Amino acid sequence: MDGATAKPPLHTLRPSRATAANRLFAAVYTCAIFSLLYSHTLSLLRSDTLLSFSVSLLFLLSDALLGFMWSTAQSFRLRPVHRQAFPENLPPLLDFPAVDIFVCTADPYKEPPVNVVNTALSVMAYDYPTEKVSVYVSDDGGSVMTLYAFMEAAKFGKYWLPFCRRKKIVERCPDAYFRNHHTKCSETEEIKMMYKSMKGRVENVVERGKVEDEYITCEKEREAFNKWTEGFTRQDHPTVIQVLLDNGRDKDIAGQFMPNLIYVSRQKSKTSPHHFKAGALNALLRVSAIMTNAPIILTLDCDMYSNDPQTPHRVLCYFHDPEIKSKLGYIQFPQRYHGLNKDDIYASEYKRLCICNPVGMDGFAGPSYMGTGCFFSRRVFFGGPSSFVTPEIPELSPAHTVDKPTQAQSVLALAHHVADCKYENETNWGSKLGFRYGSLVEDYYTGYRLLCEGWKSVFCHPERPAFLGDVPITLNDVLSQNKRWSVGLLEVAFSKYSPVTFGARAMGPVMGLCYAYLAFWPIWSIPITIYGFLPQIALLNGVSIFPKVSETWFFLYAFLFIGAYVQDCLDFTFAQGTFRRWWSDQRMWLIRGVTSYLFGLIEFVSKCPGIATHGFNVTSKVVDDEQGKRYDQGTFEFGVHSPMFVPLAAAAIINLIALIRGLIGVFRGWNLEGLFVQMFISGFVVLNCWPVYEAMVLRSDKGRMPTKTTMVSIFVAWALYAIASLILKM
Ligand SMILES: O=c1ccn([C@@H]2O[C@H](COP(=O)(O)OP(=O)(O)O[C@H]3O[C@H](CO)[C@@H](O)[C@H](O)[C@H]3O)[C@@H](O)[C@H]2O)c(=O)[nH]1
Ligand SMILES: [Mn+2]
Repeated sequence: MDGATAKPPLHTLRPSRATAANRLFAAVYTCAIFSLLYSHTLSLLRSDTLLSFSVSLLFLLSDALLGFMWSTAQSFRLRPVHRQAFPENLPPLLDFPAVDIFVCTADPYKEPPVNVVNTALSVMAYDYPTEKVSVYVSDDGGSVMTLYAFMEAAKFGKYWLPFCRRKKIVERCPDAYFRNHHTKCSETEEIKMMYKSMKGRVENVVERGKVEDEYITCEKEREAFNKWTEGFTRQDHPTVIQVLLDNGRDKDIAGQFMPNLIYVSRQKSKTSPHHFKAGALNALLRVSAIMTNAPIILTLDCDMYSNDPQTPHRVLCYFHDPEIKSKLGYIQFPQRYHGLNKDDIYASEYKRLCICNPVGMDGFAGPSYMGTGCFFSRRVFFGGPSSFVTPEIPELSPAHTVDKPTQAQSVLALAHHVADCKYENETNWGSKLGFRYGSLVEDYYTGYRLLCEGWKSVFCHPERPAFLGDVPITLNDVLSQNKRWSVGLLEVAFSKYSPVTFGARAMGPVMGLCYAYLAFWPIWSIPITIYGFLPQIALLNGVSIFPKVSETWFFLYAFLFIGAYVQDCLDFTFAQGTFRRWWSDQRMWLIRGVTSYLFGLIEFVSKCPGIATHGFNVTSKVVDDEQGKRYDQGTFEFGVHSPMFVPLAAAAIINLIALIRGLIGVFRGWNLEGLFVQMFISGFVVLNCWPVYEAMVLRSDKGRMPTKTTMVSIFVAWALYAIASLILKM
């Protein structure tokens, strides 16, 4: 290539240096796994009692599942790549494509409207031609409070946007900006006051549960609020579409046009399924098609605000590249979070899911869609790159140009029509068009189906996080969220689109395995639960079930354990994690194993025939002051009784007692050699369960383990022990 005429690159791709080492280790480790399975099979065949047969069978099952999950995880290590984008190399006279931004919210009490507004403002203030930006808010909560909040945001935005532009502010989410910057500049003070007073009004309205007369400033607003008539409920109401800012009409205080800001609450009726977030996004896809039909779409959760106004430029580095553009379906940014405590006790960072795995998939077809922080080409929602699926009406087609103003009568009428709850009946929406239905993790499932259709995706992971979101701060919220994901993932794993069959055929075996890693995520619960109880109960009875320290098989166990843990730790720390955060991460993996994965699996299996559908329990983003304080200090928050805490607490109790019993036994002459592995496992679990013991006995704050949960757990632990002892004595 001629250096002088070569254009500077828009983006580069560098294979990770760890690739060769990863592959070598994978080969060795595979042999080790097969040897272990071989040894289990041998002891299964040689077992002479029912007891030893059952134990061998359980170990064979656990280790086979662990081996399977391990093999799926290797797919991410075969060809990890790191990308870099160079927005500064974009052509100076670029014709910027329009962008439609979707912000989803579903519950004004769990997702405070003032936070949703902050997210919207942060993207309205992108460094991007404002006439090309449209922000659509989907309100599945159908709440007048949210609409009110956005009316206020529209007014405040007229000050905020020019302020950000003039001061070249990078943090364009007002709340984050005022939280992190303290200046004495009078202009900043003034706008801060304005923000505070808006926030106060919105919070007042939420507290009172309705918009009082004093807050309504004009006839147009009153008209909008009048749509909330007597029978208007969250589950049953007509469509509300309100254009709050019109980029052809409304200007900010500096005289520049504002971006579009459009509030949409799709029609709901108790008799029509609404498909949760996927349904909301499809309604927005259609409404936006009628009103603006931008070729690029950004989807955001209501808590994921923009942390970098240059993000759309980064995205254009890929969408603008003629070499990849025809097949490029979406560009995913990692989910990053603000407000994590130092050691990230709940491992909410999900470093593996959000960063390591996408980097691994990017070397093949590309990362999965993570629900938020993702820029799509609108075209992906209408069939594969070379097989267009025509929507029912021509106005919805991605090629259609909108030639009427957003507020034209005919445009509004059609927009209302496509937001109708019966609109999707007998159409391809949710199956071949738009976001896909059928799983509670609509993001994972939709991305998966798109890649199966032949689209490619890109993982864009800049140094400065492009978006920042909230994390749940109580253990119960964390585990409930995780349980929802577990159910949703299993819905994909055991469907006709399972990644191990359909996925592997459509995208090749490696991508199939990548997707299988997540789809089968909850089955970690089986080996974790078995290893969390079986060796300990045997230990309590003085029965040895692992090889002696002097036997060769012992070294195999040692290698498998240390190998997996060291590799995991290295992966984590190489991805800019600290050792203590890694410790939290592996601890949460164990905790999830006996709680959310297990309950998700049970819930999925027990409802399998598919009559009752599983609900989408929205994660709370409200922070109680005391809980927030405890979270910041790194204390686990139990607080409420939850059935999920029971197996966790029971495991903690059994492991502690088993360890103590083992130690006493060894002093009294038990054979340490034969019991060492069991004692080691108990000791390891005890170390991990420290916060559980604290919560049960040492703490007195409101976040401690409720006495009821402790009692139930003691009973369960005792019952398990009693049953096992009976069996052993038979
Ligand atoms: O009926 C619904 C339910 C939820 N949401 C919105 O979906 C988003 C995600 O909900 P949240 O409760 O925050 O779920 P999380 O588990 O935190 O979200 C992760 O997992 C979801 C799938 O389970 C993905 O949709 C999200 O993008 C991903 O961040 C929020 O903006 C909600 O307002 C709706 O619009 N309608
Ligand atoms: Mn969330």
